Amino acid sequence: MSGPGTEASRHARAAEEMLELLEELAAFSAPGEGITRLLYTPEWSRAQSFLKERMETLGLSAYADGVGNVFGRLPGTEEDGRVILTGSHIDTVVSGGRYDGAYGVASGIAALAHLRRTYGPPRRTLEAVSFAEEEGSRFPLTFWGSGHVAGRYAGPEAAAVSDASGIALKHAMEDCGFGGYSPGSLKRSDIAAYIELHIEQGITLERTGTEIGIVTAIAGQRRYEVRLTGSANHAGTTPMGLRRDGLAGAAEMLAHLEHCALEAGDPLVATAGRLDVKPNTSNVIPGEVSFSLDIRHSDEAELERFCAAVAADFGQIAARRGLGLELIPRLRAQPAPMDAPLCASIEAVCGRQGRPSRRMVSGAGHDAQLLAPRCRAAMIFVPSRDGISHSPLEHTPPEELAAGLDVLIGLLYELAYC
Ligand SMILES: NC(=O)NC(NC(N)=O)C(=O)[O-]
Ligand SMILES: [Zn+2]
Ligand SMILES: [Zn+2]
Repeated sequence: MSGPGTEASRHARAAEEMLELLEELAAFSAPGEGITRLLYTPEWSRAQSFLKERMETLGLSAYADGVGNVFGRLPGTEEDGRVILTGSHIDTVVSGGRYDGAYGVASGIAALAHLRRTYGPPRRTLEAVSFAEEEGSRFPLTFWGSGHVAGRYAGPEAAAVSDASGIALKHAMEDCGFGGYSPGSLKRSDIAAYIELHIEQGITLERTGTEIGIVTAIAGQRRYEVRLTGSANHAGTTPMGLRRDGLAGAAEMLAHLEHCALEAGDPLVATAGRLDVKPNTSNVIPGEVSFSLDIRHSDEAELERFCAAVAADFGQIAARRGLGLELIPRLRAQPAPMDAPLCASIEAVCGRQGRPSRRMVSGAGHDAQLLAPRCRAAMIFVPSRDGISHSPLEHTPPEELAAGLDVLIGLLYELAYC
């Protein structure tokens, strides 16, 4: 028998390439703890250029699209215009780790290089991708890369949002040499399948001693910015009964949110991760407060019901306190089931390679979620040590990273060569 499923040891060179790419990518970071590679920053730009060059060196034909997604193409011999795409995102959260996103990008490139070297051109076209942005860490939009490919964004959104220092997304993008595209033109209808390899970012695989997670669905997400307007006034001269205190209002809302989320129970999760207080000084009643909301559930109807109830309750709290309230939607990502036949194929590859696997739901959002309504999509997870991610402590041992790459190679071989 031949083929990658039975010859995992053949992938040693690919694993080395993947680990080397991860090491090299880690150098593209803003100063500070861990890895910080935010969209359209110099370190982001250099990382994408580096990947593009490396793709070329490894025999892929590389190109970038209008928002800076970078692709490496391995054309198929039976060119039918359809593409099997694999990869993940290049951006990180602030002070993130080395693996979230970067692992899927490095593995996609190493897998295609390996397949080309070992088997020559595939029957069906393969592409590796490094998506521009997924995390929503610099601008209040998420999935900026895959969102364009999936037709979720068309372009004009870039003029409407700015980063914390007031730089418009549109200008940041243009400064990096991107953005000159007509609205909607980056949407791709040629993608037949999208496979994303990623760290689990949870503790399930480690706890159960499982090498490979097969994602059956990705939870839905809603993100909002909540803005409260009260009145700033003197902390010593304003009686308690006459105050319109934005921060006291926010505190009541957040305590209520936590109570409701606990009552709703798993898998509902609700988080307010960012709080801005103005003027943020000890002897002034806070007149303007804003905070972020991130609410998730794997069932769309439950998610919708919870968000509507929270919005109504926030309205009542604001009205009682005489506060102005704005609830600005920032993200609406539906729960995304992964392709069942692809899940079965991944399971079969794991079986052939003798790797324990289990099916699981992802609470974290992924580019695959955006692609899933457009094409067959699947995700392969490897363990995250102590379940930690979005942290400099993010870690997966090399042999576990290599195991995920083996499975990816096995699946791509089946999809593109058989
Ligand atoms: N895999 C992730 O860390 N994704 C994160 N980012 C998005 N956009 O979902 C998240 O918050 O879950
Ligand atoms: Zn992440
Ligand atoms: Zn990620």
